[in-house]
Amino acid sequence: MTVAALLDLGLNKENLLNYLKSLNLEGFDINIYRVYKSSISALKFDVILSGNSSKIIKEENLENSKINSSLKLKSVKKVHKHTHDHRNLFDIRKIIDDSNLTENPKKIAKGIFEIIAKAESKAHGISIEDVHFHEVGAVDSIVDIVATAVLIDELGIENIYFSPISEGYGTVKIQHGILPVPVPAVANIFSQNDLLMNLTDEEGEMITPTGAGIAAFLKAKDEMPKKFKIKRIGIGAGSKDFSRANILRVFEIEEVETTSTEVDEIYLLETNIDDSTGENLGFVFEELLNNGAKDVYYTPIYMKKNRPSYMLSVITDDLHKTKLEEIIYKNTTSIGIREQRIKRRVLNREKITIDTKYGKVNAKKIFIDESNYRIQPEFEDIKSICIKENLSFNDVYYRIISEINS
Ligand SMILES: O=C([S-])c1cc(C(=O)S)c[n+]([C@@H]2O[C@H](COP(=O)(O)O)[C@@H](O)[C@H]2O)c1
Ligand code: NI
Repeated sequence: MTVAALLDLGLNKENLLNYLKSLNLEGFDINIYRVYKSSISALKFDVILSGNSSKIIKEENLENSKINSSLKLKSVKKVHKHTHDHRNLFDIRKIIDDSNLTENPKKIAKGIFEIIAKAESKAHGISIEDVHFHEVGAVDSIVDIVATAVLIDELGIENIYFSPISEGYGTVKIQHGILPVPVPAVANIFSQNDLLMNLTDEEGEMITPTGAGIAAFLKAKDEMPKKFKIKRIGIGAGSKDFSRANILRVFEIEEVETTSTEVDEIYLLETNIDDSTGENLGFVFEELLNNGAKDVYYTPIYMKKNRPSYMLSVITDDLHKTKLEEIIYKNTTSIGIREQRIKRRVLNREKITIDTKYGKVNAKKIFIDESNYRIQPEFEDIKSICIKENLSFNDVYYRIISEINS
């Protein structure tokens, strides 16, 4: 579904197929065609396990797609029963390393397999090295994962966001028996990688370990930008039919970093700490910022029993609140956190790039009102220039500001 959705964005199919051929895997055909899922036109990407030749790339037209898709699926199931390759992580890494893929897609593909291996290792109670992939080790999963890696690399995007991933309920029959949905490997991937699941009222497996592994590796952030332009849309079709459209949508978006004049709702978490060390407090500060806090700060306070102490304040959104509270409890001596839902109003801003004596510098254009704005160069860019040019912060900062104003 991921490969189909990415291809449907308009990415280069020929390029992808050439890379897949370079995997030197025998015995698969690829079929790319359009289908309808709940009346929505979507692209389908099938890896058909066949004899010993790896080629034949067909595209069906939209009119024939319904019939074709069901025929194809039957053939996938039938051949799958007889193809049960067992490979371990080492074998898979070698297949990827020996291919013509460039470094980044190799890294992505190996990273996805590692996530799946970790989850399987927990499910079966064995070490990662001992995990012998079954379904996921078969040719189709290698192709799905490598194709995803190639297309993501081609897309060259900055961040990937996932909305909570839908899952059904019930059981699924695999070679080893009947497993509950979500299957153990999927549940482990979600728990080990902080993925968000959306349990639906549909019966059946909606997300496989391969799909979950892809999402876990690619996910950079949980929180979607509030405002964005949708540049391209790709729709990938799944094999099953549910009452809701079994599709995966990919939006290529361009973030418009303007905050509305509407009031934004956030949380202020506070706790007074009189018995943690400076090391504890420094550590938790970084942890909170690295795990989604919008801001973290300390206020020196004077507490009961004449104790000089600190109040820890954390600004967060709803999505990260529970995780941040866990971090505070885990890393400090706090035994209680106050919570306030607060409103904030922020100035409109836009991300821009400015040409300066030192090259391109990222900046924010901050609108004070409809006709007035100021430009604020990004600190990290100024810092890099200072280090590179061996200059002081003030030298670089004021030079850039005077260039902006001239
Ligand atoms: O064969 C094994 S060991 C196996 C384990 C698990 C666990 O969750 S553990 C799940 N599955 C099922 O295999 C199919 C194919 O998954 P892909 O990720 O290869 O597409 C799927 O139904 C899994 O639930 C197999
Ligand atoms: Ni098996």
